[in-house]
Amino acid sequence: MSVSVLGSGAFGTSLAISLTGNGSVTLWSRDQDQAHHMQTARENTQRLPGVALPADIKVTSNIDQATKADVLLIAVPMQKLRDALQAQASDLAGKTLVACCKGIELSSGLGPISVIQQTIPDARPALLTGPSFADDIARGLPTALTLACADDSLSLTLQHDLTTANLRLYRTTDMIGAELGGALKNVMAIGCGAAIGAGLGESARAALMTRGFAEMQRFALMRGARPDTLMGLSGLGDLVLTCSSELSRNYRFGLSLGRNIQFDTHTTVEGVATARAMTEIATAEGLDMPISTTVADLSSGAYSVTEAIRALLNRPLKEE
Ligand SMILES: NC(=O)C1=CN([C@@H]2O[C@H](COP(=O)(O)OP(=O)(O)OC[C@H]3O[C@@H](n4cnc5c(N)ncnc54)[C@H](O)[C@@H]3O)[C@@H](O)[C@H]2O)C=CC1
Ligand SMILES: O=C(CO)COP(=O)(O)O
Repeated sequence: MSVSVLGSGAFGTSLAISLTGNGSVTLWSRDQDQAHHMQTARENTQRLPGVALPADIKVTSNIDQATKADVLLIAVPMQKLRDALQAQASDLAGKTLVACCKGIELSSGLGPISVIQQTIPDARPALLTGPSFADDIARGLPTALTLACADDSLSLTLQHDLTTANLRLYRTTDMIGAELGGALKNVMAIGCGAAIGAGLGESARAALMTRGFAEMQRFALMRGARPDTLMGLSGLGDLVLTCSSELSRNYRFGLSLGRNIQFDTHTTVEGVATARAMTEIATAEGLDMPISTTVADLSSGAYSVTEAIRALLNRPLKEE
């Protein structure tokens, strides 16, 4: 089996490192200078510093070379996915494309699988998602992920080809549920970070995680997800990880909101755009999503943390 990872950020690089024992692995960067630097330094100093790239990984900025592989993992931020696919559309036609991003596209309200289906209609799409920090994967720490794919036979092949000694893949055919769990947990992580950053305490975080999970389920079921998918790695599992660790960029962004300090604008924080997308869809569908709406307002600067908490606590009392 040969795999190429398109997108040499933290996650793409960590997956390439993890997959090296499974066959031929190519890591593609759109940036020729970055590819050259990684090839010679054997490290992604920009996005995954401190972890060596195994000698077997081929690093390239040549897309023709990268797209020769049997399986292509697409590891770019959600809001860049459509551009990335369109730019290479002819090379990607008919390929097995495994999206590795978490989010809802702001311009369309779609998740990664639907964006692949729209841009490369004859591709064979799948999604890799679940609780996993790039750093943990790259260091070979044990990690379990969900592989979502509607085609059973392709799913079995991918599960086999992408499982490694420390990366254990579970299959599901529920692509909607898997992509929404991964997208929506980032929104809740921003909210939890903001609560902790503002000194509101662990009880407030537990309340936000639980009520946030209720919103995730409501939203995902409305879009056709299966309830059990949300209870699995791609939903609850990733919610727990991301809302409770400072390794999460979404959580750290929330912390900075709570502490009222600047956050590096070059850092990928998927939950910001997804909170807006989610809020727009929920409003159109008449769905009650108070935490997501509040996170969207907090992230855009429309609300302070104090105003956000007051608004959430003053909502009408109801059954759980
Ligand atoms: N970092 C992590 O621990 C994890 C990240 N993810 C997901 O993986 C996705 C990517 O995240 P990271 O790799 O962490 O982000 P990152 O910010 O480290 O890297 C993003 C990469 O995408 C590339 N890129 C951006 N636009 C592009 C385009 N149009 N064409 C080609 N390449 C493009 C950038 O050059 C950069 O190398 C996100 O959706 C994230 O939620 C999922 C699990 C874990
Ligand atoms: O998705 C992740 C963990 O599963 C990574 O989270 P962040 O994007 O918040 O860093």
